[in-house]
Amino acid sequence: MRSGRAPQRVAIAGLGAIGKAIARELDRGLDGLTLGAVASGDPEKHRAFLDGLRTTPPVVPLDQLHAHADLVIEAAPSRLLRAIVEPFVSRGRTAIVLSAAALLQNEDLIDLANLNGGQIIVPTGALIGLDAVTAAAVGTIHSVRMITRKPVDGLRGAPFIVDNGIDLDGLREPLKLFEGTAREAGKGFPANLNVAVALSLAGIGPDRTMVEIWADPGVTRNTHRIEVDADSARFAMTIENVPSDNPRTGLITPLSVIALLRKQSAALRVGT
Ligand SMILES: NC(=O)C1=CN([C@@H]2O[C@H](COP(=O)(O)OP(=O)(O)OC[C@H]3O[C@@H](n4cnc5c(N)ncnc54)[C@H](O)[C@@H]3O)[C@@H](O)[C@H]2O)C=CC1
Ligand SMILES: O=C([O-])CC(=O)C(=O)O
Repeated sequence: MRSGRAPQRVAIAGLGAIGKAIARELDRGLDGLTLGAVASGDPEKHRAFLDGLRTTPPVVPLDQLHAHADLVIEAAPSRLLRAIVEPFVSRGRTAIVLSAAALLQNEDLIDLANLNGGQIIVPTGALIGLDAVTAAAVGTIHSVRMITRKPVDGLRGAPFIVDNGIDLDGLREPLKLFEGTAREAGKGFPANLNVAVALSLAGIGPDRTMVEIWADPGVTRNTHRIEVDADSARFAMTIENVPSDNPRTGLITPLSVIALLRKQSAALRVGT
């Protein structure tokens, strides 16, 4: 650990594809950080995983995490966002939020963090280029567009698909499911399009960031392309995410959080 710094205690809410990978890394040892506690929807299901860690963390209900940690990582179903984030930011602490789409229904949490000296961090997660987007947003961004292509398994169960009775079985050609704003994409695909909302929060907001979503039987990876036109630069970038155990979630997502945690105490920070 860097000299003179007390270790930060980290809590993880949700032990799914993202939470487990981060818990493993914290247990192996991340400079200046300890795993203070975890919360799980089904602690018994995760008993073997938790017992396999070098140091088994306390498993506590969501509303007790704040007693064990300075910082919480929200990696749970999006409906739990408020219950996880509020106890931390209201105490002037930090919440790292993966369910970014749910922030749009809970924007007052940002005001609460502001009022109490807390912070909500939305990591780059499964996306790419948020460093360049935040830099461009210091100047003037004219437009931001994102095109997402996912295998059918990465989209199943999304409210937009269920509500519109869209049948994805037997799809042979790419099908454009949705075209609209990031705000609408977040509502229609809350567990599949957090990246669109993260992009919008980095740039020109959820009502001006435009999104296309395709179900594509020709791809095996969750693929996101962003196109940005600004007064400082024009850029386009594509990321092809290998799905994790959860087909909706790219393997890179927890790595993005681990990289962010490493930056917290690093003597050298690279990137915006
Ligand atoms: N920002 C980004 O780039 C990305 C965000 N996500 C989002 O991150 C969140 C987590 O994703 P995954 O780990 O893939 O989901 P997952 O479904 O694999 O894991 C969620 C976990 O939360 C647990 N859980 C349920 N109720 C709980 C409760 N009351 N207390 C504590 N835990 C509870 C479940 O048991 C499950 O293990 C989701 O909202 C997902 O949409 C996913 C991928 C990328
Ligand atoms: O946006 C999300 O929540 C997840 C995603 O697309 C990916 O993992 O590629």
